[in-house]
Amino acid sequence: MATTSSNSTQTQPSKRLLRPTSLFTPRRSLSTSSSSGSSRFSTSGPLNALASAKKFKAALSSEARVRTTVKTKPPAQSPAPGTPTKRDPSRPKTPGTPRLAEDDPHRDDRSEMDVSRVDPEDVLVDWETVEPADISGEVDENFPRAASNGDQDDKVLVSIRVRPSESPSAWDTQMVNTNSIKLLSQHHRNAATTPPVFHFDQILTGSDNKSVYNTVARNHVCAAMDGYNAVVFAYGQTASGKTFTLSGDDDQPGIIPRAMKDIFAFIRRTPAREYLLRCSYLEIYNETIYDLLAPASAPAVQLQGSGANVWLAPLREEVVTSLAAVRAVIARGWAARRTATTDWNDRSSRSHSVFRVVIESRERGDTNGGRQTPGVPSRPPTPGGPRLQSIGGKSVQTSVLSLIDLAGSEKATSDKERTREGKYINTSLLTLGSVIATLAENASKGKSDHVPFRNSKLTRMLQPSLSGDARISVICTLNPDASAVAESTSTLQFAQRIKKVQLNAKKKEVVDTDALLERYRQEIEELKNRLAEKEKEADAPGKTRRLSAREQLDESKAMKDLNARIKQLTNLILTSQTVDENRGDESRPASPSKVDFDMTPYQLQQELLSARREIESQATQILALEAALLARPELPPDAPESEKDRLLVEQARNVRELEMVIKGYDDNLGAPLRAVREDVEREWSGRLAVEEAKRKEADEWATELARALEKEKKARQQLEDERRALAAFVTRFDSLTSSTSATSLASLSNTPPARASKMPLARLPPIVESPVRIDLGGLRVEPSLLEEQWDGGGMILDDESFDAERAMIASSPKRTQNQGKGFDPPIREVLGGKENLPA
Ligand SMILES: Nc1ncnc2c1ncn2[C@@H]1O[C@H](COP(=O)(O)OP(=O)(O)OP(=O)(O)O)[C@@H](O)[C@H]1O
Repeated sequence: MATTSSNSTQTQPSKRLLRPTSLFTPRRSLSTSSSSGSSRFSTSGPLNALASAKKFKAALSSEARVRTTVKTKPPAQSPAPGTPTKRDPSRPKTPGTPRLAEDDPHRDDRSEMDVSRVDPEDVLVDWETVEPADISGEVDENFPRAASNGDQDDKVLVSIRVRPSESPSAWDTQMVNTNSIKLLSQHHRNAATTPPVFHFDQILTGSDNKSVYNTVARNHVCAAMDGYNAVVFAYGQTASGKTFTLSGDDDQPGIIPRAMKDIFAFIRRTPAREYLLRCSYLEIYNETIYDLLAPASAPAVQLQGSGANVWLAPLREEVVTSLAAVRAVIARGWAARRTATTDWNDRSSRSHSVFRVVIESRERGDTNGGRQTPGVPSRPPTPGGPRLQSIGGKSVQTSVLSLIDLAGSEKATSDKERTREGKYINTSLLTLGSVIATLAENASKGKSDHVPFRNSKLTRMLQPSLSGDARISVICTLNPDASAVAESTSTLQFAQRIKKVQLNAKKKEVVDTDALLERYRQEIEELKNRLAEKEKEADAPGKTRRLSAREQLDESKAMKDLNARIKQLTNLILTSQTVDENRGDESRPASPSKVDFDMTPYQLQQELLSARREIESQATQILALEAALLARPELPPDAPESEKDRLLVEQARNVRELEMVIKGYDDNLGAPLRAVREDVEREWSGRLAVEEAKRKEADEWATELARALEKEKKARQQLEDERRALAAFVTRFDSLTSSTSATSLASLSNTPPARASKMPLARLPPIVESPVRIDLGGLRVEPSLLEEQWDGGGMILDDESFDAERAMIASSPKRTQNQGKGFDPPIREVLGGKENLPA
C-alpha cells in the first residue's frame, strides 16, 4: 500500500485556505458571476494554442482560431486567504446561478464551429508533436508503465483528504502506518463506547496537491492512457475541499490540470502510438445536464440509451492537441460553471461538474486517410467529433477519463435559491449513496438486487462506470472542525461503502476490420481452390488406383474440414463487419458471439439491445451491398460477349457471396439471439412476478404499520388528556387543601353539589373509561411529582402492582390521619365521571 502523504504534507504550512481560482486562469473576482465573461480565458492559454496549432496540417477548428485572438481583461485581484467556512456578510452574494451570457461576444463564433468535420488525421498527437513544455516536469521513466494491473477484478481506490482548518481538528489522522482515521474521544457522543476507527487506502492532509494527485489519480490517468475507462471523483460536505482537490489554484494545480500534463507526457514517452484527444465539460444542475462548452442557448444535454450503453447527446467534444488548447477548453467550461457564495463557501459549486477526455490511440504507421467498407457509401461526419480510424490491421483503443467535482452536501442555507439548489444536490448525493450501498451489498453478498441508477441524472450517467466498467478513485474530503462531525462521519460511512464496490474494467479495442476481412476473404478463396482441386483429383479419369476405405474417410474428413473452415470464415467476415459498424459506440460488446450466458439478466438485456442494433446495421449493410450491385454500370449494347460473360460470372459470385453473408447472418445471429431473447424474457418475467409479490407484501405491511401507528397515536392522545386532567385536578385540589384549614376542608366536603359545580374543578373534562388505573389513596400528591411519575410511567401499574400499592397506601399512617377529612373515597371515582367532589 502506498504511503500516505500525510506525513509529508503535515509538516508544511497547512493553513492555506485560498479559494481555488479557475484552472490556469486568472483569478475571478470573488462574487462575480461568469455572465460578465470578462476573465473567462487564460492569458497564456490562447497564445500557446496559437503557437502549437501551427504544427498541424489543419487548424483545429474555427473555434480554436477564435480562441487564439481572444483579448482577456487583466485578472481580478487575488482572493485573500481566509477561512473557508464563513462568508463575509459585507460582500454581496453571487447573483443567481450564472451561465455564459447571451451577450457573450464569442458565443456566435462557437456555435458555428463544427468539430465533427475536423479530419482526425489532421489532429493526431504523437511523441513528436507534443511540446516539451506541455508535459509534466515530474514525470519519471516508469511513468507510462505505472498504468494498470491488467484486466483484473479490482476495488475502488478510496482516499480521505482532511482539509486544514484554523480550529482544532476533531479527528485523529496520525495513527501511524494504518491509513485510518478516528474521531477524538472528546467529540464522541456516546462516552460509554470508543469512537470507531475507519480504514482507507489513503489518509491525506495538508495543502499539497501534487502528492494528492500522485497518490489518488496518477495511476488512473495512466490506466486511461492504456485503454481503460477511468473515473476520479471528489465527494464531501460543502467547503471541504473538493474543488481545491480537483482544480486547485495557481500555486497548487489540482488533479485536472496535472492529469492533462501527464496525458501529454504519456504521449511523449510512447513513440509507438498516436493519439486523438477529445475533451468535453458538462455540469448537472438541478437535475438538468448542461454542456459547459456549448453556447448558453444550446439545448440541455440528454442521457440516451440505457444500462451500460449510456451516452450523452448533444455533447460538444473539442479536439485538443496541446496543453494550451486544453487550458482554453477548461477555462471556458470553468467560467460557465454555476457557483455562488453560500453561508459556508465563497465560491461554492452549485452543480456536479464532469470534465471528460476521450482518448483514442492506435499504433503509428503509414496513414493514408481513413478506410471505407467496400460497397458502402462514404460515411457522414461523425456527430460529436472525429473518430480515429483503424488502419492496416491495427486496432484502435478507446477510453474515457472522467474527472468529477461533485457539489457538496449541505444544510439549509439562509438563501432561498441556494436552498432549492441544495435540495437537488442532496437528493442526487443521496441517490449516489444508495446506489453505492446496493452495489456494495450485491458485491459482498453475491446478490443482484435492483440498483436505483435511474433515480438521478448523476447515477444514470455514472452507471457504466459504477457497474464495473471503469477504474475508479474516490477522494472524500472532510472538514475537520468539531461543528462538522456529523457530516464528516456520514462522508466516512459513504467512503466505507464505496470501498466494497467490485470493479472489472476491461480495455476497449477495435480492430481494423478491413484488414481482417481481406485476410478472411483470401483464406476462403484459397480454401475453395483447394476444395476444387481435391474434387477434381477425385474425379480425374486417369486416376491410377482406387483409394482405400481409410483413405476415403480421411479424404472426406479433409473436405468436411475445409467446408467447415469456409463456413467459419464466412461467419467471421460477418462478425468483423458487425464490429466495424459498432465502432462509434465504445461501450457496445464486439459481437453477439461473445454473449455470456452467465451474465445477469440485466446485462443480457443490454446485450440483446445491442445485438438488435447490430441486426439493424447488418440489414442496412446488406441493403447497401444490394444497392451497389444494382447500381453497377450497364454494358453498352455493342459490348463483346466475353465481357458480358465475365460480368455475369462476377454477378453470380457476388450473389453467392451475399447469400453466404445472409446465411452466416442467420446462423450466427438469428438462433442465438432468439434464444437469448427468450431466456431474458422468461427470466425477467419471473423476476418481475417475484418483485411484484414482494412489493405487495411490503405495501400491506406498510398499511398495517400505518394503522397501528394511528391507533398508537390515539391511545397516546387519550393518555395525555387524562394526565393533564389529573394534573389540573390535583393542582387544584392541592391548593385547596393547603390554603384551607381542616375545618374548612371538612365543610368543603359537605358542600352541596350545586355549589361545588361552580368551582373550576367542575370544568375538568370528564374522563370515561380510563384505560389506566390510578389510585391516590387519599394521600396528598405533589403535582410536580405526579407529572414526573406519569411521564416516566410510574403511575401505570399492572394489576398485581396496583393491588400491592393500594395495600401499602391503605396501611399508610397518613391515610389514617386523613380519613374522615373528605379525601376518601379515592379520587379515581371522581375521575370516573363524577364532576363533584366526593361526599
Ligand atoms: N487542502 C486544502 N488546503 C488549503 N485550502 C483548502 C484546502 N481544501 C479547501 N481549501 C480551501 O477551502 C475553501 C473551500 O474549498 P472548496 O471550494 O474546494 O470546497 P468544496 O468542497 O468544493 O465546496 P463546494 O461543495 O461548496 O463547492 C476554498 O477557499 C479552498 O481554497
